[in-house]
Amino acid sequence: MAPHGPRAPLEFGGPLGAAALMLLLPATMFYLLLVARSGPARLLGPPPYLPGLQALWSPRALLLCLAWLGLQAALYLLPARKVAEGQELKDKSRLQYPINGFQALVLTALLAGLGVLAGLPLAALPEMLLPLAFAATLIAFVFSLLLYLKSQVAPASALAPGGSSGNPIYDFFMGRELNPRICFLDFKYFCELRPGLIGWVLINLALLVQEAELRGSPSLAMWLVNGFQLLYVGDALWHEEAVLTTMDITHDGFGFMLVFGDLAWVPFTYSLQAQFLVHHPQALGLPMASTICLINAIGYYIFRGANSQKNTFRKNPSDPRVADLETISTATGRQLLVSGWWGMVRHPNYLGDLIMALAWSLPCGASHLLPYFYLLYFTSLLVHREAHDERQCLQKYGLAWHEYCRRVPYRIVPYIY
Ligand SMILES: NC(=O)C1=CN([C@@H]2O[C@H](COP(=O)(O)OP(=O)(O)OC[C@H]3O[C@@H](n4cnc5c(N)ncnc54)[C@H](OP(=O)(O)O)[C@@H]3O)[C@@H](O)[C@H]2O)C=CC1
Ligand SMILES: CC(C)CCC[C@@H](C)[C@H]1CC=C2C3=C(CC[C@@]21C)[C@@]1(C)CC[C@H](O)C(C)(C)[C@@H]1CC3
Repeated sequence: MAPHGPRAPLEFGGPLGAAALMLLLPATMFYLLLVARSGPARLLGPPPYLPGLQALWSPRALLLCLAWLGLQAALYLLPARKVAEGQELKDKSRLQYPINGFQALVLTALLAGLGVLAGLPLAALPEMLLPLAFAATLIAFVFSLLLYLKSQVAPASALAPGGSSGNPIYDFFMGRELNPRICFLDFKYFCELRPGLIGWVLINLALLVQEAELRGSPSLAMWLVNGFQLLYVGDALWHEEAVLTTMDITHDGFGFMLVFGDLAWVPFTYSLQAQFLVHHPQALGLPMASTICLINAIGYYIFRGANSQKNTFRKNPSDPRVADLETISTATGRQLLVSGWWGMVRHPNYLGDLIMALAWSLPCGASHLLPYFYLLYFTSLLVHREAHDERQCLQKYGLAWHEYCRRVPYRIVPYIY
């Protein structure tokens, strides 16, 4: 079992590290937004210029962000095709979650289409990225503060294992409450999948339209980036129920790190390749485009195969699709897969995700490092996540986890790592 309360080891260097990250993460996001639109687009140089407050603060952008959150919350509250139960909580209860994320994506696309037909200038959105990102950051700070205050009246059984150190800065950053919600609106589940992910593909689409207006038609590179990332977001929402078993939902508190990650970092930095392409057009031949599509397809095949295999197995180990796989028994009664995808490396889903990340950058060419930022950041995120998960699995499964590591020695990349 994971350690609780004050005994939980502090991550990210404790309160000082958390305070530094609270400044560094938004600063990095603004830096990337500025660099992407600058001529040289140098990832490792000084920022091209420092925007004044008038370039960042816009009441219209704030209203737009709030309206976006309101729209996504309304779509979340619409009748769902299914209501799923989450993992068992400390008090033995299970929370309920609507499964209507894909429906929200489709309805948002319809609304956006209607808006464009009615004269909504979608291509103007990219010009507002800086003030929108600023507004999303402000919302993230205020929302995290409200969540922190709410957690002060939450029962001890509702707290996450890692966010109750007693230090307010650290706890504000990590999040104290595991599943903060008001009635049926579960804030963490909602934020992780809806406003940020759907916002990301909407920003991508707006960049595609802007490129078409600038150059007559969208480039092949822009189509690929849009297509790949839409597939990724569509897949996440189609398999929405699977997010209920990820460690963000089952283990982590909902504090500034995740709030900012979900609401600001994902839409504004994950769309960096499309932003780059508007300002730095790339000629992409068909052979190269086909190779990149193949790389994305391989990554997706591994990512989806591994995630679905584990989810199917965790739901019902005797399901015919997984019943023949080899397993190790653990003292908890749960089993670990040691063949199939999970016999290749210990995190095959991360491997697939990383291969896709490479395919998202390749359409941007090899002249700049900036479009590869996502791949670099994502590699470090997954290495950190993998180490975190290994510690948890070792605590949970003890000797059986050692046996799994002996049988499957590589973590993410076969024969390399
Ligand atoms: N695009 C992005 O920014 C991000 C994407 N991701 C993606 O999200 C997805 C989910 O990732 P994440 O939640 O980190 O981790 P995983 O989905 O890999 O879940 C890890 C858990 O799986 C179970 N498990 C591990 N090994 C086995 C095994 N051999 N057999 C059966 N169960 C096993 C354990 O939980 P238990 O035994 O309790 O079931 C373990 O804690 C990944 O595809 C990842 O790439 C993640 C972070 C960011
Ligand atoms: C701001 C920090 C640097 C880091 C914040 C991390 C978050 C951005 C990510 C933590 C886990 C995530 C997941 C997804 C998106 C990014 C965050 C929120 C995910 C929803 C992407 C789509 C996938 O299919 C998924 C498996 C559903 C992902 C779940 C984890």
